[in-house]
Amino acid sequence: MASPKKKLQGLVAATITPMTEHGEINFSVIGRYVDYLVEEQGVKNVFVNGTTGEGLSLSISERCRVAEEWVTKGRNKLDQIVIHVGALSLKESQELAQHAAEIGADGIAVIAPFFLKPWNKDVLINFLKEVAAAAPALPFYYYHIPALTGVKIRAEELLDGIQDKIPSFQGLKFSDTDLLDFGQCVDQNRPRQFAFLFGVDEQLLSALVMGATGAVGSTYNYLGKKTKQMLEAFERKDFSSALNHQFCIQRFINFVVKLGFGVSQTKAIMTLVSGIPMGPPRLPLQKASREFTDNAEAKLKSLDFLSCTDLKDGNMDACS
Ligand SMILES: CC(=O)N[C@@H]([C@@H](O)[C@H](O)[C@H](O)CO)[C@@H](O)CC(=O)C(=O)O
Repeated sequence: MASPKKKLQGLVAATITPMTEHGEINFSVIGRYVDYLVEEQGVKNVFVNGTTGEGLSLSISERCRVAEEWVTKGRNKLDQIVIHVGALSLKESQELAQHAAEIGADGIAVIAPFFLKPWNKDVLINFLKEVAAAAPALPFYYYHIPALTGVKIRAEELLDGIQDKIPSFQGLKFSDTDLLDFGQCVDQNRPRQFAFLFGVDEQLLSALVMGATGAVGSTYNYLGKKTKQMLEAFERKDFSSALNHQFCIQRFINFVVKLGFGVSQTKAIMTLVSGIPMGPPRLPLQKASREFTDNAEAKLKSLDFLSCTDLKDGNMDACS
């Protein structure tokens, strides 16, 4: 059975894949990105090549190179680097899993294949099992994101007996708003010490109450410090402060969701806040508009998430 250095917990940034204006991956800024997460946001775990990282829009060799860069630049700085290796082709997924093991990643995660879909739990488990077997020493996480994969098999159902089939199974990344399903995953697996990583940032506090052991999300790239305050308040049972923090985070997310929020907008916000050029997304996504970035900036400032002194040279690239 895979034994992680330690359980994956706390905040995990779903990393962005920086790109040049010409749509090539901008590997040169990943070192700076690692330092920013650790030093400015206090986030020491990353989830690479997932939704936010446009993993499914990258070629296999690009995904390998991005994973390598994170592992190299994150060495002795980050606690855990989990690589998302899900793909439509089992062979490609296995190749990515093997590669993650070879480069010394700390874990792998896999979404359900979403074109020719598994139609029940057993079929999905069979697919995941074959991927996990390609890197048996690496902790394995199932990435549940039904709104994007269209695979609606309940996580609770999937987890039932999963370790008998996948001995390296270590946890669940749950990117869905069904707190009944999430709560039952926790409740029915209490003795098993799985990591329960919640993936809907605006609802994290509710998931903490349900037993989430950590969270993977896009906003922890730039709201990591703020979200940590909520985690700390929750930890010391100061629920009123925790709720205030969650409401404050919700005010921002609610605002950007109404403007239209996704990976493109995450890239623009992160460029603005960190000063690291994240570039445009890859097609079929479209670059966030200047109007979006201006509005997001004003909202960040009004919520005290960003002061003028935080704006570093080059941040305005996000607005061009
Ligand atoms: C659909 C989506 O992108 N969800 C985000 C959230 O962090 C999301 O951006 C946030 O909750 C705001 O809605 C993450 O769950 C995605 C994620 O972890 C990933 O990039 O793999």
